[in-house]
Amino acid sequence: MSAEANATTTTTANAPKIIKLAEIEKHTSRDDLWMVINGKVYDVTPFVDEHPGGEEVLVDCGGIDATTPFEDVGHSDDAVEALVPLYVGDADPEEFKTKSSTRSGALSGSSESSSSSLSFLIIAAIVAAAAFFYLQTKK
Ligand code: HEM
Repeated sequence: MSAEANATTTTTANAPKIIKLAEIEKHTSRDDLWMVINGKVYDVTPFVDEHPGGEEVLVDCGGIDATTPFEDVGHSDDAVEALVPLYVGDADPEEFKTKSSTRSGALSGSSESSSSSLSFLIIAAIVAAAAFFYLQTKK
């Protein structure tokens, strides 16, 4: 038994394993299926046959961030608990920025103001077009 091997094992056991998007994207078949929910990576393969919502919806979410479809269904606490044994590691936070992160909150502030000025421009264009057509038909 080498001390080096021991040290490696201890480090891996304590820190959550960070999994890159490139790795997650490799597992998209019903026999090897991973997905990301709330920033965590799950190996859903053993659950495919058990899923009350059927296997197709799960396979459709293979290799991607399935947080939104998972939450949109309104899954019960039982469903959330079923995730626990399927956990394999954390999605790389640089690649998967979850909705709950404070960083995306800060970003949404700036995107909100740019989208409201875009709405203003669209409305102004519609009003201008309406005025133009009104004046044309009056002639
Ligand atoms: C590994 C992740 C998932 C687990 C552990 C899981 C678990 C469950 C469980 C336990 C139920 C029964 C109802 C409940 O307790 O809420 C359920 C129902 C359902 N799930 Fe999932 N689910 C997962 C992912 C998904 C995804 C990604 C979708 C995509 C849309 C989905 C769609 C559905 C649907 C549509 C139902 C309702 C089935 C019905 O009532 O007819 N599930 N799921």
